[in-house]
Amino acid sequence: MAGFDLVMFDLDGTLVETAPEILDAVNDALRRFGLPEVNQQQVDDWIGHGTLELLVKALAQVTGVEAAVVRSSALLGQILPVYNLAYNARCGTRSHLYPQVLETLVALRERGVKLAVVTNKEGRYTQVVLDVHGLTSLFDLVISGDTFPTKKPDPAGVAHALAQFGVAPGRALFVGDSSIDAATARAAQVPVWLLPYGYNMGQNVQSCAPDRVIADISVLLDA
Ligand SMILES: O=C(O)COP(=O)(O)O
Repeated sequence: MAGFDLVMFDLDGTLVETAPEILDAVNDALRRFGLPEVNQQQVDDWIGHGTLELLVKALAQVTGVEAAVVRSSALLGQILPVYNLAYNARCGTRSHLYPQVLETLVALRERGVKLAVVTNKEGRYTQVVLDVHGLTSLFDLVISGDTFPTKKPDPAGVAHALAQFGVAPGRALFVGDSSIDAATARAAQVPVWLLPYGYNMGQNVQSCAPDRVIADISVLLDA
């Protein structure tokens, strides 16, 4: 690829459609605690700040307690291990790679482009998603939401990837699906392309003013 030496990808909504099985895992956990279920639309709109934060939002919704209070509640501590088990059991059951993902990643690697994942998903969930979809060996670097003290839109993960591979921001690209990804890339002065099919909290990706909106990631092969 002439234009980029490093491409950083968001995970949920960019490489893998994960929302259906996240919904299943959340509802598995809620049911175990006798709580009402949430729906797919809610889960789609809560994706972006991490899988743990999504559980916090779900608990806030079904209990009527503010998210800030849920975050430090005993209930969260009790439900979290159940949710982790449920997520592990559900992972791969209703998630799938978006079209062209595998082929494009393989082709980029063959061209010598460095590939990274920069996701807000916590590492333990990131790993199962990458493993179950056969993606782990395709990435030179994986940065999860809990890798550093801050997560996207803080540019620390992107800055780390640039430094690790010695790539200038203008020779890198961030590919994502949300305003969080756009803000992260901008903060690191890296160009950003967005996909329209992911999770952007109900907003059109054009409103994030990306450098490009692309139909699928195979467009990278012509860049
Ligand atoms: O898990 C999330 O909420 C977000 O994950 P993403 O950063 O890969 O979109």
